[in-house]
Amino acid sequence: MERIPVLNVENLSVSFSQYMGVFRKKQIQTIKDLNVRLYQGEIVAVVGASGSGKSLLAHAILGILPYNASMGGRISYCGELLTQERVEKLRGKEIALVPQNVSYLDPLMKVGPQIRKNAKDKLSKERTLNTLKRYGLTEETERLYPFELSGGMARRVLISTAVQERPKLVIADEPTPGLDAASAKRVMGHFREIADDNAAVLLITHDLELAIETADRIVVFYAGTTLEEVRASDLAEGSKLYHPYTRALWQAMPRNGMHVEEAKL
Ligand SMILES: Nc1ncnc2c1ncn2[C@@H]1O[C@H](COP(=O)(O)OP(=O)(O)OP(=O)(O)O)[C@@H](O)[C@H]1O
Ligand code: NI
Repeated sequence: MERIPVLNVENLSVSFSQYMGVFRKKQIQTIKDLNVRLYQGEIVAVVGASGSGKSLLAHAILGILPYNASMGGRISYCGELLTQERVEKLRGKEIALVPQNVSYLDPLMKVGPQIRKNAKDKLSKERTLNTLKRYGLTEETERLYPFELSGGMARRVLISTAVQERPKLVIADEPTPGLDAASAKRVMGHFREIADDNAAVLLITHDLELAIETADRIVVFYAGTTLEEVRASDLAEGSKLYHPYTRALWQAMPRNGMHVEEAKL
């Protein structure tokens, strides 16, 4: 029996219409022929340069593309087409985003209510405290406003908010900027736990080293399209890399001597 992927993105394309002058409208294609598949219990990293369309992929899955974007291809969730209507029902529950930017937190809302999406029942409150504890945050964190949090705490609050409802699919868009190596590692450990809890995690990052350490599979993304998919263990050795861009990314990693010149393809 074939396993059904939690998420299956097939031939995704995203383009924007932009006005050139007053009357001429131009279509700019930013993502083309993108394929990603995720199964329960695994972490798949999408690695690519800035501007390659990683966040757009996340937003396409979550049904939050900007109004001037149009999308082609097919996204399915647990074997069924993920329509706009369906994703709106699942978003924030079965499908959760850990956003790229800490500014996604509501600055005027205390952490506790934010994590439980303003639910006031006892169970939700209890769950919030458990989640905080799980991520090494004290009970007092509940009563803090976002501006009172350090960078690392804010990141953990974003993750807490995402996992409160025990999602089956977590999309993490660059969850580690601003964190030191030890904190970044801890955050990655949290994603592994989430995956072990039978969720699928899509980890978006430009940090190949972090991806190798954390993910099961790595999808290399360049100029809006999938270049190659590799097992993290193969990438760690650097042996089975076919595409020159992937090889360049790999060579640019600190442990491989940072041959930056070659990475600037
Ligand atoms: N609303 C928009 N209108 C036109 N172009 C857009 C819009 N939003 C994004 N783009 C373009 O889409 C491309 C991909 O953007 P995206 O944010 O997905 O990149 P990214 O890979 O997440 O980069 P980063 O690593 O910097 O976060 C960019 O070149 C950007 O200019
Ligand atoms: Ni991005």
